[in-house]
Amino acid sequence: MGSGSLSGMQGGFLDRSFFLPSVQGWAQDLANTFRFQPVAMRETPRVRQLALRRGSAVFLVNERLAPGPASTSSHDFLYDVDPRPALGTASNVCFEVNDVPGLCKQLQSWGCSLPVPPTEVKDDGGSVTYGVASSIVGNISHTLLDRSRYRGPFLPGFQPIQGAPSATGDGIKITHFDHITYVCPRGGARVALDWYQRCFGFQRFLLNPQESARGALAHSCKLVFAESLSEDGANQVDTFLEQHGGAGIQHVGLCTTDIVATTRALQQQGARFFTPPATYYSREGKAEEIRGTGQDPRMLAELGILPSREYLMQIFTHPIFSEETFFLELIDRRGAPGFGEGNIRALWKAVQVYMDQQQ
Ligand SMILES: O=C(O)C(=O)Cc1ccc(O)cc1
Repeated sequence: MGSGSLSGMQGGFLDRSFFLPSVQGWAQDLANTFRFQPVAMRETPRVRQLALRRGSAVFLVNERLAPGPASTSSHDFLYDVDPRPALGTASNVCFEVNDVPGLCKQLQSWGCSLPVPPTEVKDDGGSVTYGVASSIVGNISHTLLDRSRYRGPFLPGFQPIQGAPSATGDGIKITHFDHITYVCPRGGARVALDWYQRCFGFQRFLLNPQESARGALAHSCKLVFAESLSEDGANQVDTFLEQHGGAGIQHVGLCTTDIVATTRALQQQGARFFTPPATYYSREGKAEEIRGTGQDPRMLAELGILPSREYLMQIFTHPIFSEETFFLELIDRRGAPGFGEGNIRALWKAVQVYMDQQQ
């Protein structure tokens, strides 16, 4: 079985995040399968950008409609750089900040590359300022955005989408982004952690729940850095590096207030999840442990939800692009601040079983 190493951080100013994968069809999946609501769109002869929202979680999906010359195409996508991927990737995380020019200047003085310098965009609703900085991890970039002077529904340059179906009453309870997990090359997580601490003021938190500052993590999106430690067996981390062609964003944890109802509803829409072998739930003491957290072991086993001793529950979707790269997670914290160490081991086992079946 594979094993992994994780480190985490918490951002003080990080308020909302979005990602910009560039694969056609994914917007439909997000809307139809995961029930994110299309809220705003921007279309030019060459690109389409679609914003989809559920709770406070917003994804921005970039699609290239026509090939453009490389020299001018980098400005086609508003609020982002074009990673020009040959594959499915989620490559940008947006941080809302107060002082875009100040932060950009600071980042540059530390040697960070800034593909888009501070830029103002306006429409009838007001104006926003943004810049884009390259991360030191893989193909990741960060849009730094100040929308405090903007009153419109999304961002300047985007048209609101009217008459989107209501997201209430469908059983899906997703509130916000809980965390974003990066895959780093072996030995690279420590360097990445230091970089985010220095450049963006993220604070380290420990994954062991006994040691973490309880309550301090509430509602701020965390970054998790994963690297593989073992050579043996298929695991999501090594597979990601191989199929993504290097480090990048591996998954995003969507916070849910009811993981059982949400998993069931998403399964009915066709979402596919990794489920651990049935023996995981029938192991000695496991059922008792689950009951001790107030859950029904049979229900969790039926859906494939991973419970942890810390009350936390998680479930991971299959990768959503054709490559085994980016995927989503549902996480129901019930007040638990950390991550389920045992869950990750169970997940790696489930992935290995799945990959063995694929061969
Ligand atoms: O538990 C989580 O949500 C994590 O973010 C940890 C993690 C890291 C790498 C994986 O392949 C799966 C899970």
